Amino acid sequence: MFFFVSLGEGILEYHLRKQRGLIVQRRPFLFRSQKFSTKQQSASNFSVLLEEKGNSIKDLIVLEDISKDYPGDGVITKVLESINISFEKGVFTTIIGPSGSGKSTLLSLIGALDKPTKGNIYFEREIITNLKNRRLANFRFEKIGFIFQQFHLLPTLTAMENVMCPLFTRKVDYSKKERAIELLDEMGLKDKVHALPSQLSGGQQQRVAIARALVHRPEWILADEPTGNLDSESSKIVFDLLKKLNKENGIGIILITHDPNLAKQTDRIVEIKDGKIVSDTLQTCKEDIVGL
Ligand SMILES: Nc1ncnc2c1ncn2[C@@H]1O[C@H](COP(=O)(O)OP(=O)(O)OP(=O)(O)O)[C@@H](O)[C@H]1O
Repeated sequence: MFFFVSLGEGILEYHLRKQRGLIVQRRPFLFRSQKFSTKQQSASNFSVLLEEKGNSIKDLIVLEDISKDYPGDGVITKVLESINISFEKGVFTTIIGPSGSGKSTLLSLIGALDKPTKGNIYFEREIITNLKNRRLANFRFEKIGFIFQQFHLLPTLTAMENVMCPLFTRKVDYSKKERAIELLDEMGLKDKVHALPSQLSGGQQQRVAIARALVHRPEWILADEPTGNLDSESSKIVFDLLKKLNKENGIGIILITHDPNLAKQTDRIVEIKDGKIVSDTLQTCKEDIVGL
């Protein structure tokens, strides 16, 4: 009985999300790493599909044969090697792996904070790898909200001003102040709008950082260990907020965590070791629901 109720809810939720345009792709993860047997294949596969399918693959981030090296003291450190993977909007993905395995490096490439040594990154069909700095900044502003382990709030600004920060130099067609207050309210911080970061707990500061990440209405959130500095209660609040954003607003989330219990609660777990993807597990299969 429980099974059928859950199934019914799942289908209903799927159709609701589809109606709202939150699910756009029938077959997710077309470009997962195991689909490609050679580097050449991966590169040509995506280019061909891009031409064939056009808009229908617009909600993907695709990493095609990505490598990242860091030069230093005459030695080159190979951090990522031949990564082929895609991420779909609306899916909550966690990246796990040992310290130093390349998780943050991968996230910084996805978010165009850094450039790969080799390979292409398609962000919703646009190759971002070669974009110039100004275009990259605009692209990040349009598409991505970042959250980090350190909250990076400006200490002399109030919670509201911190949230408004990304909008200071931008023209938007809504009230920046109202948007910031609305988001702080959503984060359960209505009474902290005028508080300075030093007057907030770690969990509250991270919620301000989440509100700041959302203020420009991004379609993707990239989060690098956002709960790493928090106690278990604050960690749960922050994680639940991210889950809600994913479920209700269809925001694609890619989150790095060392916490297996958090990873287990997400749609997909990608594991990295020594700069390579060693496993890629889909935990909730939306595709199965579609196939019914
Ligand atoms: N700017 C840099 N210059 C040189 N080496 C770097 C640089 N950034 C990262 N590295 C190296 O790349 C490797 C991967 O680092 P990265 O931060 O991506 O790992 P991680 O999996 O996120 O680790 P952690 O879980 O500890 O945060 C490490 O060996 C690190 O020292």
